[in-house]
Parts: sequence; structure tokens; C-alpha cells
Amino acid sequence: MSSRHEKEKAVNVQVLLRCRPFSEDELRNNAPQVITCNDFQREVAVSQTIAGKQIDRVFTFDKVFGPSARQKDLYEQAVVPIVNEVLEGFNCTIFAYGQTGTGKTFTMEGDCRKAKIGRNGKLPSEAGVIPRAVKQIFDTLESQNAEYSVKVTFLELYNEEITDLLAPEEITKVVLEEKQKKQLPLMEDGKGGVLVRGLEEEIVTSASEIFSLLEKGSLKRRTAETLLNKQSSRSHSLFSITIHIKEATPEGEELIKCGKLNLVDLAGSENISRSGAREGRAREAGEINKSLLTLGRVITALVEHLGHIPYRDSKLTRLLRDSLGGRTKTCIIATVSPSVHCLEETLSTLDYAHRAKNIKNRPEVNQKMMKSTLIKDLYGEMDRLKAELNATRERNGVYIPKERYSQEESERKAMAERIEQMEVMLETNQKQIEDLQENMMHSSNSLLS
Ligand SMILES: Nc1ncnc2c1ncn2[C@@H]1O[C@H](COP(=O)(O)OP(=O)(O)OP(=O)(O)O)[C@@H](O)[C@H]1O
Repeated sequence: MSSRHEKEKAVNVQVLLRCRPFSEDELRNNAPQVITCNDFQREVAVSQTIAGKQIDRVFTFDKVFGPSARQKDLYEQAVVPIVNEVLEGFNCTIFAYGQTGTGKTFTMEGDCRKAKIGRNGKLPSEAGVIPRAVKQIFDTLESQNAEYSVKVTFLELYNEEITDLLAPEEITKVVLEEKQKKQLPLMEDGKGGVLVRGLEEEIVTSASEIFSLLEKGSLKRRTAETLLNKQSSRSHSLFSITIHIKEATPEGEELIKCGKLNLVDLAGSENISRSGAREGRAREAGEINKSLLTLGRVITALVEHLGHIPYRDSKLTRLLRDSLGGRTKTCIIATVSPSVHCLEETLSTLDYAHRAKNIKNRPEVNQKMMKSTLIKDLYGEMDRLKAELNATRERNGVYIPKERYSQEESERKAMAERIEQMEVMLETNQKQIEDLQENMMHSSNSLLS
């Protein structure tokens, strides 16, 4: 009975396909088109000529957005319901997956510099999922006159190292290299999840505040890319928004509802096939994208119902474990190019995305917390931070308990006073010796004369 009930609650990961328009380069080279999208039928057809024969393959997805689909269309049809669920207290994740240059960043961010809200309160047409979600969240919260708090984190994962894109320090090569050595570690949070130790959590009060943080984070990402010779197509970025909303029960009890939205721009998917083909050499060159490979393995293990799911094998899958087979609602946006030049990668993206449709999650609304419980949790968090601070002191300097510090400090002061007294005594004694010597000189001179 309970297993049937469990099955009823299982929800498949939603998978959308977006095909971008031809780029200027592809148009100039008259690249033949091999992809045809039928948005209404939710189908994508791939035409290939193998040994003179035309072979068509058709894939069906939960939604299909062809080259003429606008940012607004994708957002309204696919993301608005997801953000509403976050506001209802669910955790939701949206991944962008696809070959480099197929529009993952365009879909997730759009052009961030142009994504600011204009004077009329509207976003520009090229704004992507992140700015639109931010706007929807604040518009809803403000229209509900709700008491709420919103906090965001923004991190980059490159070569299994986590960089905080919201950390405040100045961006110089030295600072960045120093940071590369001291990567933020992942820790179990004791509730079955993980947390990134030391990650900045920014409390924000308006959409425009988030836009400037995003801009700062993206700038930091680009600067690091140039200074450290990184390749952006090999890094993953994770932008998370956590919302707490206060509600009152009819009995007047205060409850806190919590929802979280994760927006993930993955590394270019061609990195998996390439690193897979030349795994040994790629690993040496630091080219292998362990997180992307493990993501693929986790998906395989989930859809083939293998006993062991290798979440712990990479940081990306540890961070997003709950989004893959867990209690989070998940959506994957797979991006492809229409051109023949990308055919091989396009087919691999389509196969991968199609397989991911079989992953089942069991979304559960987060339990509302009593305000007093939340405060208790926050005290717990403060204790944890204090312990971390102590640990940091221990590592970076000499840490001694306060009592011992006070005792040693008063001993040090007493000693300094004694030294001062002795210096005065020494000076007086020296003066007396000099006086005596002078007197002796006088006496012997007068005796001689
Ligand atoms: N749907 C679209 N409509 C118009 N232009 C698009 C679309 N998708 C992508 N582009 C354009 O294609 C180019 C490549 O897109 P983008 O940088 O988003 O790719 P990407 O998949 O994020 O690549 P990378 O993995 O290197 O980060 C950009 O110039 C972008 O503006």
C-alpha cells in the first residue's frame, strides 16, 4: 500500500529541448540544416545521410522550442510553473545541458548587462531564465504583501574546485591563485545534504540587488577565466535562490515556508565524449570533467535502477544529489545547434536528454517551520560558525584559551614593568659609577699635585 502510494508520488524529470538559430558563421558557410523542430508535437527530427541513404530519427520531449522561440516563450511555458512551486515551498532545479555554443548561457542568463529592469519595470527581450525568475519571485512576494527574506549564492565549479563568485575580495591574479589553493570544501550538513563551507550567502531585498550581484559574479568569472587561462566551456555555474516566507495559522501561530531554486549552467557536453575517448591523457592534462562524467553515470544508474548511485564521485553530483532521484523537482533544458557540423554532438545530447526523461524524483514540499524552530536553527548555525572561526584561528595563528591569554597578558605586562624599573635602576647605578669614577680622578689628581 505504502509502496503504491510512493509510486504515485514519483514524478519524472522534465526535459525540454531548445534548438538555437543558425549563427552568422554557419549562415556564411551555408551549413546544411539537419534538425527540424515541431514545437506543437513536441518532436525533434534529425536527418542524416549514411551511405547515400537518408535516415531520420525522431525524439519526443516534454517541450520543444525551435529556433524562432523567444526567451519569453520558453520562460512562460516552462519556467513560470516551476517558480510558482518554489514559492509554494518546493525545491526546484533547472539544468542547462548541451554542446558549447548551443545557447546554455543565453538560455539561463541571456545578456546579463542588458537584463536590468528598465524604467517601465520590464525586462529586455533577451533576458534569460535567471533574471526572469528573480523578477517573478519579487513581483509575487511584493504583490502578496508577504513578510519574506531572500538569499542567494553563486558558485563556479572548475576542475572539481569550487570558487565563490560572490566573495567580496578584489580580483587579482595573486588573490585568485591563493584562492585556488584554498578551495571551499564541501561538508555534510547532518540532514542528508551538503553545504559549501565558507560560501557567501547574500541577503537581498530587491530584484535589482540580485542583478548587480549577478553582474559582479559573472565579471569575476570572466576575470578569473582570463587571468588563470580557464576555459569557460569547462566550468559549471550554480546560482541558488532561497526564499523564506512568513505565514500565520488561523490560531495566530507564525510559520515559515521555505523554497529553493537552483539554476545550473553546465560545462559543454562535448567535454564528456572527448575526455571519455582519451581518458588517460585528458586526466593528466586536467582536462577531464569529472563532474560531467559522474552526472552521466548517476543518470545511467538511476534509469537502469542500479543499486549503487555514484553521487559521491564528484562535487556537482554531491551538490545536486537531491535534484537527481531525490525530493527536488528537476527540469533539464537540452540545447542544440541546427547545423550539420554539430551533428555528432547533437545526437549525443538528444540521446542523453532522452534518457534523463526516465529519472524519477519524489518531490516533497518543505515542512513549514515554526518561527521558534527557525530561531533555534539559526542559533545552531551561529554555534557552527563560531566553531569554524575558532578552527580558522587555530590554523592561521596560535590559538590559546581566553583565560590563558589573560593570564599570560598580565604576566607580560608585569614583566615589562619590571624591565622598565630595572632599566631606571641600571641608569641610576651607571650614573653613580660615573660620579664615583670622576671623584676618584679628582682625588688622585690632587694627591699627585
Ligand atoms: N536561442 C538563441 N537565439 C539567439 N541567439 C542565440 C540563441 N542561443 C544562443 N545564441 C547565441 O549563440 C552564441 C553561443 O551561445 P552561448 O554562449 O549561450 O552558448 P553556451 O552553450 O553557453 O556555450 P559555452 O558552453 O561555451 O558557455 C551566443 O552568441 C548567443 O547569443
